[in-house]
Amino acid sequence: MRKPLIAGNWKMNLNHLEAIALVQKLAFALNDKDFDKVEVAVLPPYTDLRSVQTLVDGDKLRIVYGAQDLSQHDAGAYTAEISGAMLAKLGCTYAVIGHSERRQYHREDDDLVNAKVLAAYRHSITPILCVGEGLEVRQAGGHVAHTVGQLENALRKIPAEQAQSIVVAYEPVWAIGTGEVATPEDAQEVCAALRERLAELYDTELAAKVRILYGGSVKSGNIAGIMAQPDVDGALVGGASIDAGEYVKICRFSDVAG
Ligand SMILES: O=C(CO)COP(=O)(O)O
Repeated sequence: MRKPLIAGNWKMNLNHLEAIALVQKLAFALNDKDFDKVEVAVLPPYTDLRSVQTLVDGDKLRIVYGAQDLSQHDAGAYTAEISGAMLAKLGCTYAVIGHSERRQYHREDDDLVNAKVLAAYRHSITPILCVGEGLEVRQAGGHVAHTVGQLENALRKIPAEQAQSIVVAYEPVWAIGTGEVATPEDAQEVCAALRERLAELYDTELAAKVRILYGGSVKSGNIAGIMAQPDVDGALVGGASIDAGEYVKICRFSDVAG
């Protein structure tokens, strides 16, 4: 059985003091019953990671955390880059790789995304690999081919022992930060196709293990429908993840405060 994962991509929001306050609020509201049902992750900016680590370790919280990116290099003269080794040392479980904002604003292509997936595995960090089509591709009906192609390219030279732990996030670019959420059926169509391609690239057993998330304008009001889809195993949440009350409801797959 795949344990659902709700991961909060804070993007470039919250300094380290605000990060501590938010994680404390989440820890206060969520209980063991919640954590038994769902894995809850936060993905703060790099500058917050040490503070989040200290809090999580000190209070033995069940919240896990990771970074929003990493370098494809392990060390050296790469000014301002952050290596997988550094993230591993800070206790990061995850690193987001290939987010559409990185692809769009920093010209990250499939080759770089693949190199970053390889780098993450070198340091035992689990990639949250983002894939998804833009509006024009969707309108032309090419969304499945485009997204599955991104997956295939990102997994080049990744053996099954590693690929089995990957998290894939389907994030249609037109649904990110727009309030334009994909319908649960849209999400299911692409997530099912991604799983099918994983079965072709590896085998059905591996494909059945991999968690595939949906991301794009996820809120407490639409999470239940998304989670009801058989091939959707959680959500990568942007804007709503920096609002503690809203994020807690999303972690419970419900817009009802519990
Ligand atoms: O990009 C996203 C998560 O990585 C989604 O962002 P929003 O939830 O703000 O649409």
